[in-house]
Amino acid sequence: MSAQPAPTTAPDPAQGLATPGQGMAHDAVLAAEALSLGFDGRTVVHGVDLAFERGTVTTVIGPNGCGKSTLLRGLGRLLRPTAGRVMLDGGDLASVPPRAVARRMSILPQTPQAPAGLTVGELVARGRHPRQRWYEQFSRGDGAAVADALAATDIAELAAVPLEDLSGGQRQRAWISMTLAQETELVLLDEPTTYLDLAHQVEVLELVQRLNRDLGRTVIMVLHDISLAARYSDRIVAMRDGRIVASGTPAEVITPKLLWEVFGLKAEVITEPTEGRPHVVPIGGCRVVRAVT
Ligand SMILES: Nc1ncnc2c1ncn2[C@@H]1O[C@H](COP(=O)(O)OP(=O)(O)OP(=O)(O)O)[C@@H](O)[C@H]1O
Repeated sequence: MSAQPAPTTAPDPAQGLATPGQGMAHDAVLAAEALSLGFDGRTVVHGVDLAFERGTVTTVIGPNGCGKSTLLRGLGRLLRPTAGRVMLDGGDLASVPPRAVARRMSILPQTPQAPAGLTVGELVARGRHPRQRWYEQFSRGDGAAVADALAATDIAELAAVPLEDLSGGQRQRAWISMTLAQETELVLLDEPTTYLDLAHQVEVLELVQRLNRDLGRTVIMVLHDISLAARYSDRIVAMRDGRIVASGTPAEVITPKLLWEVFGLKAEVITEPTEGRPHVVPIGGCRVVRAVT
């Protein structure tokens, strides 16, 4: 498959994602082709076809344990496919050197780990590692990128504080800040709003929106709040049992029927007044959708 050229005009979000089985979208920067992922001989993600168009925000939704994080880890090359492949700019991601991958995409896992005693500033500076060579000092450009990332997540005043002394929400913002400092075109975020109060959730998602709109970053994230996902995404991918059930614009995907089929949730979907996006109103009565077994 040949490399995709950079777009000459702003991408049309409505053209963003191929539906399962349709292959790659026109300007897919990242794509899963018949991608299967699993652990210890057990398949968790089953033959997924998806294409993520350059310059769009896509959010993966689905019940606990359906394989969202596993899919994101596969897309970010933290997990090796058991079948199929991930394509970056039309080339097999498996054949791109790790450092080159880290210059193209940053990934924030669900439960990132850091060594004890590491300060916020040190953590965020680690985001610059893929951009530095072993013989180079931390440059002025690196310093500026770290300062920008700290400011964007509103934690500049915490730079000298060890991570373990932060609240859950502050720590989450520090990790997002590290991801930003990496300055990659592709940003993969697994539940970036975990631990955050509603104001900080909105703040993080507005930051994601700015990264996308102002800097042209392509964002793929996992969120549990479906209404926030609808509000801040161009495309929604709904998963259940390790398979893609639906993909498309928020209005196309987020319907009462889908919410029942995927989450076992009885809900109405209204249109929120500011941007006309779907908004989920649970109406009670649900069946719990079990994880993949
Ligand atoms: N490292 C692992 N080793 C073995 N099994 C795993 C591992 N990570 C995930 N799984 C299993 O894969 C399945 C899918 O997990 P995954 O974390 O991808 O789901 P998820 O949709 O992201 O869930 P949640 O919404 O709860 O975060 C689960 O059954 C889980 O137990």
